[in-house]
Amino acid sequence: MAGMSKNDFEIINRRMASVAGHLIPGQILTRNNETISLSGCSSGIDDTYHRVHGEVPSHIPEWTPAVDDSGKPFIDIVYEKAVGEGIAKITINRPEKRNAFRPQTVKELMRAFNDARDDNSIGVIIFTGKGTKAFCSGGDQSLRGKQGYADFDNFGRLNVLDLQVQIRRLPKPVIAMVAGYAVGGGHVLHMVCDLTIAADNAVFGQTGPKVGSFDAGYGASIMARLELHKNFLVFVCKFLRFVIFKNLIVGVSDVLTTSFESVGPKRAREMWFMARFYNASEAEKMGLVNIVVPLEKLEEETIKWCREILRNSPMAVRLCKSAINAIDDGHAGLQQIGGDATLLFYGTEEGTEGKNAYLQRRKPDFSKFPRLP
Ligand SMILES: CC(C)(COP(=O)(O)OP(=O)(O)OC[C@H]1O[C@@H](n2cnc3c(N)ncnc32)[C@H](O)[C@@H]1OP(=O)(O)O)[C@@H](O)C(=O)NCCC(=O)NCCSC(=O)c1cc(O)c2ccccc2c1O
Repeated sequence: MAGMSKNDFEIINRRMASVAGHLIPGQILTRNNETISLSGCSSGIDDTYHRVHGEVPSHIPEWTPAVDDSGKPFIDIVYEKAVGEGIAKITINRPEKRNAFRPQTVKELMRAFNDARDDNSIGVIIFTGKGTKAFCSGGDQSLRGKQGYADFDNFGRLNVLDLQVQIRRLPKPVIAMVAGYAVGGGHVLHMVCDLTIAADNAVFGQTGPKVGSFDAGYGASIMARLELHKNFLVFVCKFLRFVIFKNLIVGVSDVLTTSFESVGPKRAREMWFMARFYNASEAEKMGLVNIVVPLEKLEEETIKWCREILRNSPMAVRLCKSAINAIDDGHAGLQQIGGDATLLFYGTEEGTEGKNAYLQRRKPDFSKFPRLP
């Protein structure tokens, strides 16, 4: 590029490599224009950020059982918190039923998610299923009646819908850690989570139409919208690599073969009309999951992602979650991001002046605050 020194070019190269690494999960372009696998993290990268922050540790934390305010025991789930770290783990514990949920399971999950939300030492929540055969196989069909799922009551419920909304609105990242089947209502649960880390034995799909059910709420809408944005970003990064690094051979072929595969409306219809199952790598290509790792590395990798998120500004992460959900969640989405704006405004001098004036029975003096262009 005209007028640029070798040094300028190296700086741009390094910065672009770093940005590309943030935008393309799991890989990064090095100074030498080589792509290296990050496995979701920072290993081997020599830039200022990584020198300051160091590697993200991947050891499994010490888990301690957690309770909520009710003091009631959990029967269908296991609720744990990592000792000394801001990570909570919520596990559906019905492996003999492939972690199918019943109303009781959902009630307990809602209690645990609520507790993790309220606990300000917790910054990220892992949602998973016991064992390696299933994350969750959806509603317990043996309890399905004419009004929904009934366990201890003589009427049915579809209370998993409330859980979906709760996860979506929870102002902290929720990561689905999926081994084995995530199908039916279990598939919808992983989709409403913010991120999904899948083991290589994971299987995804909707089963509703096979068993006379469907989830026409988030189950349909979120799936149809999944990951179009990510694929666009991947394309932009590859294009920039091609333009800036003049990496003609890899660049041209890469750009031309960028896969725009994503769930999108056509795939969403396929998944719902056909009710087929998809393996982990197919799900990754469709943008249904963030990364696929060997089963034995699943928890390690998930913990690494949690720790990497925990290094970042909680308020920025919170705003990113509400901003990404806002458009799809309509008024509820606007309310969430609007509430975040109020939360931030309360922390300002201008907001505080209004409250103080009211409490001190005087007119507020807003004249000192700028009316910014
Ligand atoms: C998940 C499977 C593909 C696993 O197959 P696999 O061969 O590995 O295991 P088995 O089939 O032998 O299962 C072992 C054991 O678990 C029982 N089990 C598994 N899943 C369920 C289940 N969902 N409900 C009840 N029981 C289950 C199974 O019967 C076996 O028990 P044994 O006693 O015989 O050992 C496969 O199991 C499978 O396809 N499961 C069913 C998946 C399914 O159709 N789920 C329901 C979809 S509908 C739904 O989830 C749903 C729930 C909601 O709350 C909604 C609310 C609002 C709108 C829509 C909703 C909705 O659609």
